[in-house]
Amino acid sequence: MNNYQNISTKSSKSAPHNNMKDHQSIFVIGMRGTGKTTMGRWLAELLSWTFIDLDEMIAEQNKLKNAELIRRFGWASFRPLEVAALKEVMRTKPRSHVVSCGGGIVETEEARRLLKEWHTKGIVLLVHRDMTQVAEYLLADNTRHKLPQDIQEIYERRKPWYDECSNVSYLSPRSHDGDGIPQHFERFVSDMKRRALEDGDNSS
Ligand SMILES: Nc1ncnc2c1ncn2[C@@H]1O[C@H](COP(=O)(O)OP(=O)(O)OP(=O)(O)O)[C@@H](O)[C@H]1O
Ligand SMILES: O=C(O)C1=C[C@@H](O)[C@@H](O)[C@H](O)C1
Repeated sequence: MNNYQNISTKSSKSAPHNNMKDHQSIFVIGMRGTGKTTMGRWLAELLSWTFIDLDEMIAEQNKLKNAELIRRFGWASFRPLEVAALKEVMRTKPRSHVVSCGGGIVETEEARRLLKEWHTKGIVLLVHRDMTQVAEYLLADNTRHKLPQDIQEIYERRKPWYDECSNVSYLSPRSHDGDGIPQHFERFVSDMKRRALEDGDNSS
């Protein structure tokens, strides 16, 4: 799916909102820097669910920052840790959690399979933002380790995976003013909740 709308449910896939009323956890995916953590926290707050950051979970489990993990042991060692963390969260926290995944989660076939399988239960939300802005943000950020390729090239390669692994997408507007949750995002979440109730009513 190439054209993102502000609020988009991917019509070709099974009704993703079906189980939202059963509080099935929501997985948030998207490129590094698109706003997964920001939107994930907002979503958790609006739903009164618990937010989890998969990158932070991996760092805590391994008692090393991910940048250091990757520097010492390489990307090939990091990717299986991501899949293991994803599996663990799907098993142990299947309800009432919003889980922000690392940008590279879709790099691994097993993770893609798990995310696609989740569509039968609930929502995998793709957060999308203008890539020029994202690239500017990432270039200016010296706190995180660099990705091994040009950001645009990585995005082009991952784009089909992000699409196939998600069943709902959110295009984050250019900027958000103020400290609170923007109205645009609140509307998006209300719409998801409304559809969940409608889908639930229709399927019962
Ligand atoms: N729509 C937006 N407009 C402008 N800035 C934004 C927008 N969404 C997020 N940001 C900013 O972009 C930066 C990255 O956001 P965030 O950390 O939520 O992204 P992320 O996808 O979780 O990144 P990572 O994958 O590295 O953890 C933050 O400084 C955030 O405030
Ligand atoms: O885009 C990526 O490949 C990554 C994104 C981060 O969230 C981390 O998970 C790690 O740095 C890999």
